[in-house]
Amino acid sequence: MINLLIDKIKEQNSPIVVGLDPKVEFLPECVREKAFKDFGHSSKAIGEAFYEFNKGIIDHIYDVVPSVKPQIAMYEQYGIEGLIAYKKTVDYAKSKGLVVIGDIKRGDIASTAEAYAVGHLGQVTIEGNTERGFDSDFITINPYMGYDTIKPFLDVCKEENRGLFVLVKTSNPSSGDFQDLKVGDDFLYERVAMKVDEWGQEHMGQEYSYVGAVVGATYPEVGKRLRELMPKTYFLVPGYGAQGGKAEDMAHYFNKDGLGAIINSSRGIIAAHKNPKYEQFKNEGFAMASRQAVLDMKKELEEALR
Ligand SMILES: O=C(O)c1cc(=O)[nH]c(=O)n1[C@@H]1O[C@H](COP(=O)(O)O)[C@@H](O)[C@H]1O
Repeated sequence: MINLLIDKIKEQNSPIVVGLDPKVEFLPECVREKAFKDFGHSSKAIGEAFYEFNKGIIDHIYDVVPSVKPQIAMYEQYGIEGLIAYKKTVDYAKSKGLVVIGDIKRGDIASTAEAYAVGHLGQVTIEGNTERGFDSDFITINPYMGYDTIKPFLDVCKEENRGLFVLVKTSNPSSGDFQDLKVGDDFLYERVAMKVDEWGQEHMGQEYSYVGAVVGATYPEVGKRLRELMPKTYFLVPGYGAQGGKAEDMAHYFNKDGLGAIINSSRGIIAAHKNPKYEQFKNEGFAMASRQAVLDMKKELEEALR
């Protein structure tokens, strides 16, 4: 999957992930009102609306980005109807050839981690019959509990040819509370980076490992340091746009080969139709607004990485 992701990034010249993090306030009136009319003011209506919204966006971006990242919490808050929308979104994105990064941020003792891994990257066997739960290509995981909790994910990734993005330095304002603590002469995020690099050597693709790292766009100097420490690790870089990450800082996250990072934007793309800049695409044109926002982001990155 890391090879496929890289091939698609090269083919489209687009190191961009669109975050599918729907919220009711991001829904255009046409989608929201239709769902309420058909299903009442219910979680079923929200699930249907989220799926219709995502489907419209996917249809308008699948040829200009390699990947999408649905954030499971946005769906989970609506219970089973939300999770149905999550699953349908993952399946639809894959049917359009997109690489799906399931943003689930899991981590637990090994026996439980194995179940998460099987549910999101692998398959269950029921009396000889196999089924996939959520068919993502990559997932995000939290390494706080150590190697024995990572190993079940690595095992399923090897069997299934899938990958991980492990939190190393996150984009949020308090990420330094723990991640920037000193451990001997190193920062904790540096120690985690060295481990992620080591785990990745267990599962290498052609140029990069299947074990990627989450490195926030909001700390570019840290991005630069981590790039040196983990040359074979792909970076998932969230925090662009809405959280303050800027195009001119993104060069730090890439290797000399022009690869090594994929930049995520969620609200900046999916809620573009609410942005006065894309006013001509409002309401029914919501998905065109997302496409235009992707094309603008692509141009900004091209200029900054030149
Ligand atoms: O793992 C992530 O994707 C993630 C890690 C991180 O450090 N910061 C971060 O914002 N994210 C996710 O990236 C997305 C950012 O959304 P926007 O700020 O709307 O672009 C959300 O889905 C977050 O959950």
